[in-house]
Amino acid sequence: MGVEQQPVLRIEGLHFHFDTRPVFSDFSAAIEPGITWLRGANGMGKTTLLKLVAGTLTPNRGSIGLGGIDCAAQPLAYRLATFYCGGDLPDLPWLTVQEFLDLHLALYPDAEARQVERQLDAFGVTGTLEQALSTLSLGQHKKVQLSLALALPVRLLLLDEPFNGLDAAAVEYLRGQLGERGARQDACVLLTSHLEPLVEVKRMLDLDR
Ligand SMILES: Nc1ncnc2c1ncn2[C@@H]1O[C@H](COP(=O)(O)OP(=O)(O)OP(=O)(O)O)[C@@H](O)[C@H]1O
Repeated sequence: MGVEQQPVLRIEGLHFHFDTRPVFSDFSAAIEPGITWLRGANGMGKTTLLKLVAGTLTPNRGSIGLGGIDCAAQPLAYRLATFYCGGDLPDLPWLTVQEFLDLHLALYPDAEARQVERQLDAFGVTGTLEQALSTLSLGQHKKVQLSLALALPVRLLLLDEPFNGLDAAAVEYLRGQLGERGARQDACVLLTSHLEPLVEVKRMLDLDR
């Protein structure tokens, strides 16, 4: 299958369990460009689904593909097209913010450093570049991750509670950025939020149903 101009995230027959705890059993969904709100009660599997779609967890069965690129069969191409922005500290918390950003810029060869700088500036966290990641506040950490998320040339953004922990100015800025991205036909955004998201969404994927 060729690469789709308007990428659709296709999840088919997904099964996933942690040890003995089943989380997904024959779950399927098709997610089109624009913003999709992934909702569900605590523990229903929202973060797990984002990590499966990001390729950081592996399904026990089923397939995940984005715009004709299969996550399991073409892992490098798939990962270049996606970015997961969660709440966890990365595995290397002693890295400085600059080192963390450089690492990602190396992983995404089409990314432009000046786009990341522009986002860091807009979020007001340029001053943290020499700090270790482990020393950032919750909100600063979120802003650094969002700066990357918004700057990378990916077709699928996976955002876990993107507005949590942000100050009012950052919430406004993020609303504007996501609003623009949500209008694009070449990009999908899947975001979780317990409350109604502060940005217009095209559709909802409800894990409670
Ligand atoms: N590493 C893990 N090992 C075992 N079970 C896990 C692990 N991570 C999550 N779970 C379990 O998997 C289920 C789904 O968790 P997940 O974090 O995806 O839910 P969620 O919908 O994002 O919840 P919340 O709204 O509370 O953030 C829960 O029952 C949780 O206890």
